[in-house]
Amino acid sequence: MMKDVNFNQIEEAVRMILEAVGEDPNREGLLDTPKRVAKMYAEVFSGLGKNPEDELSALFNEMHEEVVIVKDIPFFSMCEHHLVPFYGKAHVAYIPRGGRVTGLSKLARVVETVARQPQLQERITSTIADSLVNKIDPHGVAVIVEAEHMCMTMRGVRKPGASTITTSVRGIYQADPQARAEVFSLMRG
Ligand SMILES: Nc1nc2c(ncn2[C@@H]2O[C@H](COP(=O)(O)OP(=O)(O)OP(=O)(O)O)[C@@H](O)[C@H]2O)c(=O)[nH]1
Ligand SMILES: [Zn+2]
Repeated sequence: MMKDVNFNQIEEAVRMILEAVGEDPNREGLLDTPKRVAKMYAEVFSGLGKNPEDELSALFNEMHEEVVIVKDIPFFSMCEHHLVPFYGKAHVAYIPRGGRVTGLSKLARVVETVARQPQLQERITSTIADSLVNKIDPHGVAVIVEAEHMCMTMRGVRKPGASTITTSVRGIYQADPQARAEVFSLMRG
């Protein structure tokens, strides 16, 4: 179930912010801005109220019990501390169990749903891994997320180019260091 976004409330809030920073929300260039911002938030937070596990709908009965990796999945999210973007790439790997193979695009859809809400990079990473575990119970899951946080580039500590890497591993990749090293090298290669 998707949550309803209250467009009027966002518009009102944006007008208040513009006023508060000393702008005139009634000047011509800003007249439609609250509306545009409301639309923008509805889009970038469209993952709110959705269960990412529901994205893993397409299941194919295919006996492939070896790793499947979709890498370089681009994503955009909003850091929940500053509400500015962080963005980068997610790499998702899993070893299907019992013939439960999911559609490749569904892995990217999980990333999308998880990213489109106020987030932390760590939580994006672990939620992707847990969604796969809960829905298709694979032998193992490994997720790597690499991102640049605009709250560290355009403001604050101001370190453009600094990138943050987070990982989550489940199942065999948690238990077996060699399997983990192997999948990480495939994912990052
Ligand atoms: N762990 C984690 N931290 C994040 C993420 N996104 C932003 N942050 C950090 O959240 C922290 C918030 O720190 P605060 O001291 O409360 O806020 P602040 O005064 O704006 O901090 P500065 O960014 O250092 O100016 C900062 O260190 C950010 O870099 C994230 O995805 N994961
Ligand atoms: Zn931040």
